[in-house]
Amino acid sequence: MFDKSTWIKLPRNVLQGHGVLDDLADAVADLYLSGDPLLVTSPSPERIAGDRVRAQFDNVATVSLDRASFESVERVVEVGREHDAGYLIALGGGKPIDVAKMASDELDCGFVSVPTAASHDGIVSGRSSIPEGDTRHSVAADPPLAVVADTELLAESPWELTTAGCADIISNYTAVKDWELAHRLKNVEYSEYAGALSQMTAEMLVQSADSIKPGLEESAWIVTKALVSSGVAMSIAGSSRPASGAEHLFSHQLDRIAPNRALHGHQVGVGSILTEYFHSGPRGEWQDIRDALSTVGAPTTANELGIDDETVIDALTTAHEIRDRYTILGDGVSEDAAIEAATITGVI
Ligand SMILES: NC(=O)C1=CN([C@@H]2O[C@H](COP(=O)(O)OP(=O)(O)OC[C@H]3O[C@@H](n4cnc5c(N)ncnc54)[C@H](OP(=O)(O)O)[C@@H]3O)[C@@H](O)[C@H]2O)C=CC1
Ligand SMILES: O=C(CO)COP(=O)(O)O
Ligand SMILES: [Zn+2]
Repeated sequence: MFDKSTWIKLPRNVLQGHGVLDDLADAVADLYLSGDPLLVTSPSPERIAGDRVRAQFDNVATVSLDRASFESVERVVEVGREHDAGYLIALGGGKPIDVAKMASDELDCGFVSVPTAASHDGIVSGRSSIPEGDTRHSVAADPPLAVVADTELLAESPWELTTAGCADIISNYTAVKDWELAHRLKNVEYSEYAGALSQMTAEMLVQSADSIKPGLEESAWIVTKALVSSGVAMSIAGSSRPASGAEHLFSHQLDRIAPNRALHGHQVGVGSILTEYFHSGPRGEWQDIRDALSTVGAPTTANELGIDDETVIDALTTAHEIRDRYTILGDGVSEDAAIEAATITGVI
């Protein structure tokens, strides 16, 4: 008997381009949602675009969050119930988008993602990452019903947020290699389609790397397109596997032992140089990854991340403990091997 089945959840409307923020209400109307929206945002996005969002709806409540936490999720759920919200609009970077993603799951309603930073592919995906104490929970949720990415707004955001988004995409190279490895060695389910899409997304971004420059709206266009495509790959896979391998484990471990030092995308980029070295050796493709990161202006060394060498080695030797996800790190790399990899690649 044929017993395969799949359920792929994708955003229904994706608007990307100059000034599309003003089409938000039209994009929402096209979803046939009922009820009023609750706007979930954080201080800077609220200041930059809160009024432009509210001007498009008759009755909209607002919650502004200082940080991503389970308390913030509960606060949004509470306000959502109080206002009988029909859906959530998440305006901002990963912080309000992740919180809205989780809260909409609890409220059993949809959410629309309006990114003001092209900082990582979580702005489009169905995964939420919420810090708690010295750890971080990566939770499966539904992806946004729609994404409205205004490139004019994104181009005006701090440049390092955009280079972080680029690096998150470049890291797809090693994430896919880890996924293929886990498939070969551990029989982990693998989707050729999601793997190819994720890899192609990284390749296309690298091919356009010379056009990714501060002050160019074209840059925001290229990066957002890649983030959407990477989010779709994760939706097809039904997991973050196409975009999260050992380089993400390394970054999650850095978040635990050296929190808030560097942006997620920048950490996974440096992680990708190191894990590519483990995949293909001293003459392997780690130099291509380093050069691509360097071309878009993302960090390639511990020093550029603002993290000391010992912490990088500590994170690299313990990253495999983060979660039950088989990668090139196997059951852990030795300190000597980690120091050699980080030294040869120039990370330390
Ligand atoms: N779901 C997933 O797969 C992933 C989720 N994450 C999560 O995402 C968060 C990190 O993402 P990130 O986007 O950096 O988070 P933030 O939402 O914290 O945004 C980063 C910073 O940029 C500011 N900002 C956002 N947009 C603009 C703008 N247009 N102009 C000026 N400043 C702006 C924010 O200001 P302010 O503080 O005032 O809001 C904040 O200080 C973490 O909570 C992390 O856990 C990370 C990776 C993957
Ligand atoms: O950051 C991600 C993909 O780029 C999400 O990955 P995680 O599942 O490791 O949180
Ligand atoms: Zn990521």
